Amino acid sequence: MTRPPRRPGRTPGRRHPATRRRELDGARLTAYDVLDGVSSRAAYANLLLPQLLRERQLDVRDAAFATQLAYGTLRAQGTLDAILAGLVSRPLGELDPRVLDLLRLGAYQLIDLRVPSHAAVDTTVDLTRAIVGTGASGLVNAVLRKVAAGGDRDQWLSTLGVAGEERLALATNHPRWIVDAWRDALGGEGELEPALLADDAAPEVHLVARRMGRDALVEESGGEAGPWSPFAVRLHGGDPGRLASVRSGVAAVQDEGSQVAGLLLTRAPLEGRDEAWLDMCAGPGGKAGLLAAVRPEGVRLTAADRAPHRAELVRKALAGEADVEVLAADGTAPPWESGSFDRVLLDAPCTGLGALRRRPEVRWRRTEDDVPPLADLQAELLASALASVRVGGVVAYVTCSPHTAETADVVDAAAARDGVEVLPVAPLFPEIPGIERDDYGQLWPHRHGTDAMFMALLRRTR
Ligand SMILES: C[S@@+](CC[C@H](N)C(=O)[O-])C[C@H]1O[C@@H](n2cnc3c(N)ncnc32)[C@H](O)[C@@H]1O
Repeated sequence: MTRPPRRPGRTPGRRHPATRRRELDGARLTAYDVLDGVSSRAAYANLLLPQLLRERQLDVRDAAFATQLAYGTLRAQGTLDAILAGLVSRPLGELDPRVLDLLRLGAYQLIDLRVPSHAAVDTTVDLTRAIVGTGASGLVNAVLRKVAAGGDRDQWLSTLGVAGEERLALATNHPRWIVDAWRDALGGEGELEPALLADDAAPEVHLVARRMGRDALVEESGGEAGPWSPFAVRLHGGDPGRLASVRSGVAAVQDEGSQVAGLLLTRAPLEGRDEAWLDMCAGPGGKAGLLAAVRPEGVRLTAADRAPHRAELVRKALAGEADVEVLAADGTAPPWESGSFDRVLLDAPCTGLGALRRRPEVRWRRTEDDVPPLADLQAELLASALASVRVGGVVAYVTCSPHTAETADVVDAAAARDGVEVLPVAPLFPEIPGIERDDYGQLWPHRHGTDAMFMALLRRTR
């Protein structure tokens, strides 16, 4: 019978495990705990890390180092595993998952941060001894010494003998299938490397001034006005949670690309009635919050989400707004009458391949097999969005993925049906260069400093 791996805190030893954990390097232990949460409980690093930083009250320097270690190790997992696989006699999947996470954490420091090998190896061996036990620390010590001897990432990529797109994938921390998807969406090799590099860089925090002037938010935050959305402020550092306007909800954290995608709905030309808007997949309420703030007087906003807990988050995001209705409703079987709305935003559930900068582990969790069922759901939701809008009304279709199967293919198929007309996106955003993707819109991290948001605009003509 195989024994389940021992969990932290159950390791026998002379000192109590909690004492041993207290003696460890706080930043590295916190980074390890994030890796462990991601691999053993499918936690999201962008939620778990801030929680641990708050609980442990690391000072600013240690918090920054823990963040760099956790996010960097998660992003680099594909490359780290390619290196480690050649240095461990068993398949990596057969290692105690805690040991694998510790090896990744140590190897990342060696190949990417160039932490002196004695510091990277010794601290990881200490962590291993405290978390897993003395037996495993010998293996970690031996493997990490070999990683250190192999040099930095470039030297390792040469040693691995990878070339072409395989090398690009490992150099930019993307799985191969995502490299292929980005190449396809970009229409070729030209911008592929800068796009993938920008997609791997830590993003700036963007704020949206929802119910306050942008200038006041610039002043309060010390940030800079965003170039594309009239409501955006870009922060170059600092914790947005400290800002009074974010705490009170008159401003919020929102990628500038998401703001542009929400604003697309408001820019579409419309003849006749314009008083009922629908955000069909609204949770957690980022775009609904912006739409509620910018809609003309007299417009009623309905915001729906299939998941009741997400609808609850929308309710919170819209607290204090008049003339809004929040529904827990499935957009594919909606409770509203067909033709009820003048404008519909469909911010469809998607793979999230355009927002990998914020969710470092997602690139390794997602697989190609996730795409077809999502594309089917997107097509079904888009048909329902078109039925929900009145004749002459508009639907904005948005995804935070540039994958062609989730974007242009879905909209092309809907537009091929009678009674649907495509409205070109780029003329509605003359201030944003390089946004056109045929008649659709596409933002890119390397061109626009935003997530890779896709957007299309359709009018129902019959
Ligand atoms: C990309 S997110 C929306 C983000 C949101 N617009 C914002 O800006 O905060 C997609 C949302 O679609 C919801 N969803 C998935 N399937 C749905 C369905 N059949 N009907 C309605 N909502 C659905 C998910 O629960 C998720 O909250």
